[in-house]
Order: sequence, then structure tokens, then C-alpha cells
Amino acid sequence: MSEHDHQDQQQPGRHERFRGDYPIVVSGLRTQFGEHVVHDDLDLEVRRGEIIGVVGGSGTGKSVLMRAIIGLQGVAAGDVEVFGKSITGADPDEHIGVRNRWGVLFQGGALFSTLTVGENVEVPLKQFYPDIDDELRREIARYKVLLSGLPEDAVSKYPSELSGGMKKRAGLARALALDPELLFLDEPTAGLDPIGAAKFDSLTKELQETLGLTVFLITHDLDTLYEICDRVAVLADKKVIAVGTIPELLETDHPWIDEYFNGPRGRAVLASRERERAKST
Ligand SMILES: Nc1ncnc2c1ncn2[C@@H]1O[C@H](COP(=O)(O)OP(=O)(O)OP(=O)(O)O)[C@@H](O)[C@H]1O
Repeated sequence: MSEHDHQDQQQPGRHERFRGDYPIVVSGLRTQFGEHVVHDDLDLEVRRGEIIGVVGGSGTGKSVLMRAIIGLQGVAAGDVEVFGKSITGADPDEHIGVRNRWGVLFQGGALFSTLTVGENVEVPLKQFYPDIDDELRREIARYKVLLSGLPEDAVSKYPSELSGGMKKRAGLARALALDPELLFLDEPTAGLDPIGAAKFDSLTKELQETLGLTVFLITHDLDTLYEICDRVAVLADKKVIAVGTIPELLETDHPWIDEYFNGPRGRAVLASRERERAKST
């Protein structure tokens, strides 16, 4: 047995980081519920190390797309590759080595209400690394809670004792439990006040930079798009109709994109950014 094999046996699930350019490649995706087609022939490539914002009107299929990418949503046609491996139609057990390389913050946090924050973070650790001893697992969970910007005493609190912003951070701590390379965030700043939302954005950016994460971020928050997203993918007409930086998107002349970024809210965000810039110069 080589030294490498030996190490792999000692650390189940250990893997090389993905070195390819596109950790997520979606090609010709079709999803549907009965007769209702949500995506049809949808393509998307997510670049390694970027924060990609995913926007679109309500019901255009942003969450369903995320679920298709992480294998929770059946796919009627097309292919989804994550870290170069096809997820589509695969037996979940077959791809355990891929599934422990991403973390997900679902809308609303999806925390277990009967477990403390620390115990919530321990759930994926128990699932994927059952042999870690209790003390080490607790210590890893505590570290992830602190990494997510929560105070030490949050570890032993129950979700019902937390504010909305703290719940999001607790959900983030759980998403980070397995040291993921890919982070999925479904509307992370929804329901937060503007200051809390800006803090969460900064944390996301900091984690992307320090941990080298690729972030798939569904949002309706224009501030988030301007502040931290490297590119933005726009869902409409059952497809990704455009993907690029905001200035690139504005050149496409698509009516929805124009309305989204140049409508009253888009203009207000731009004006406020201009004011901030003027203040800081
Ligand atoms: N389990 C399901 N069964 C049937 N239809 C579903 C199911 N999940 C989602 N849909 C439908 O798929 C479409 C896309 O839903 P999805 O939640 O992805 O939209 P979204 O773009 O994330 O919307 P929002 O911005 O409002 O969160 C919607 O029409 C929704 O009703």
C-alpha cells in the first residue's frame, strides 16, 4: 500500500481540491413538475473562485436550479457536472465524495429546532465523518460558529433564541462544517436589516477570499450584487439569458435586465453607491 493510499484510508473522504476552471457546468438542463416546465435547455458555467449572483423574477427557478445542481431535484434532460463529475441521475451514495465538498445555506436557514447551534453544525460532521471523536467534533463545530461571526455563547443556544441574522450565520456555520470548496447561498440577506445584510455580504466576501471558495448566491438584493458578486447570471424564459459583470449585462439591452438594474430600486442603489464614493474621496 502506498503512503498516499494509507493516508486516504485514515481520512475517509479526503480529496484533492478541484483544479479545473469550472466547478459547476450545467448543460441543456430541463426540469419540470408535471406539465410545468421550469428550465428548458439551460446552460451555465460557474468559474472557480468566483461569487456568482443568480437573479431572476419570482418563480423563474433559481432555487430549483440550485437543487438540481446539488442533486436534490430530478432532472428531465441535460447534464449537471460538479467538480467534473456528473450529478444527474446518480445514486446519491455514489457521489458522497462530491457531496461533502459543498455547503448549502437554504432559505430560512433550515436549522433543526431541537438542537443547539453547535449540535446543528455537528450534524454534517457526524454524517460524513462518523469516526471523529466527540470532543474534536465539538471543537470543529465551535470553530465554524466563530468563523461565521457568532459569539462564543451562541454555540449552546437553540435557534429559537437567535435573531434572524444570527440564524443565517448559524446556517452558514453548518454550511462550512465540512470545509467546502463550493458554497450555495439561497437568499442569505432576505429579511435582514440593511446593516445586517451588509455585514453578511462582507462575511461572504471574506470567506470567499480567505478560504478560496466558489460561491453560488441566489439573491434579490441589488446591494449584494454590486458589492460582492464577480458575475451575475440572469434567469428568465426558462434559461440563463445572460451572465457577466453588471456593466456587461447592461449592454445586453434585455428588457428585464434593463428594468431590474435601471428601475427605481436599481437607480436608488446606484445613487447611494455614488454618495458613498463621494464621501470617501
Ligand atoms: N416541489 C415543487 N412542486 C411543484 N412545483 C414546484 C416545486 N418546487 C418549485 N416549484 C415551482 O417551480 C418554479 C420555480 O420555483 P423556484 O422556487 O425555483 O423559484 P425562485 O426563482 O427561486 O423563486 P423566488 O425568487 O420566489 O424564491 C415555481 O413555479 C414553483 O412553483
